[in-house]
Amino acid sequence: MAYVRASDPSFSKNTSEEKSEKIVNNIDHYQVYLRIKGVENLGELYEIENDILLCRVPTEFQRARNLEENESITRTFKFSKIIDPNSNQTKLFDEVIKEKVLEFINGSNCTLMSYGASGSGKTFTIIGTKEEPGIIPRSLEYLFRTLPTLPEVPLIKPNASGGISYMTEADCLKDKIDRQILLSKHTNMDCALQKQTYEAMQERLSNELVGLIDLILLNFQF
Ligand SMILES: Nc1ncnc2c1ncn2[C@@H]1O[C@H](COP(=O)(O)OP(=O)(O)OP(=O)(O)O)[C@@H](O)[C@H]1O
Repeated sequence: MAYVRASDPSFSKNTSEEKSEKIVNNIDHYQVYLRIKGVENLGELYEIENDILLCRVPTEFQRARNLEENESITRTFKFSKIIDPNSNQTKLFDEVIKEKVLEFINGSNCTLMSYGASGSGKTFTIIGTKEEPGIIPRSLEYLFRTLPTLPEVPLIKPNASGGISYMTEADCLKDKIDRQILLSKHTNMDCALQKQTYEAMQERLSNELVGLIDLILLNFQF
């Protein structure tokens, strides 16, 4: 899972010190997180140490590479953060995503992408299930529960050329009416299953602390 702002766990035999330095230098650009799909035991092949994943190449592959019988190869991959394999969706959101949504509310652009082998858990992490909603439904809940609590609605909006346009109060009102028309059309569309799924996610999230309460907990200043 990559969040644009930090570092690249490039395939390398470098020492952890060298990698750490690289991370610090790139910290403002992108961040790369590792989520390992719910495993009880990483086994003998993997070990996690301070957000570094150590992968030991199995002996059979060492032979295939003409290495000595006992010569071991360990690859190190440094991540901005390795998420505890036992973390659930709530913990992942609270520890990694929530602050990005806050940054977004404060005007930073954010892009999140997930990357991994088929079946590794990209859809589960990003969208989730009714019972365990993922990043998108949680972020939307967070946004829509937080925005109404902000004292001022910004009089700006993105325009087609990638910049921002300043709006008058009348423009804002027109925008609001346009949005309501659009949303009412959407409700009439034949998307019962998606609607049902999203409502179930919302229901599930209604018991969780998001929005204003979190802002207070984080001592956020308006
Ligand atoms: N962290 C996790 N905990 C529990 N179950 C998980 C986790 N991650 C994924 N799964 C389960 O593993 C299965 C595969 O996950 P998912 O569909 O998200 O993979 P994917 O990376 O999106 O695959 P593809 O690229 O093939 O679409 C699903 O049944 C999902 O519920």
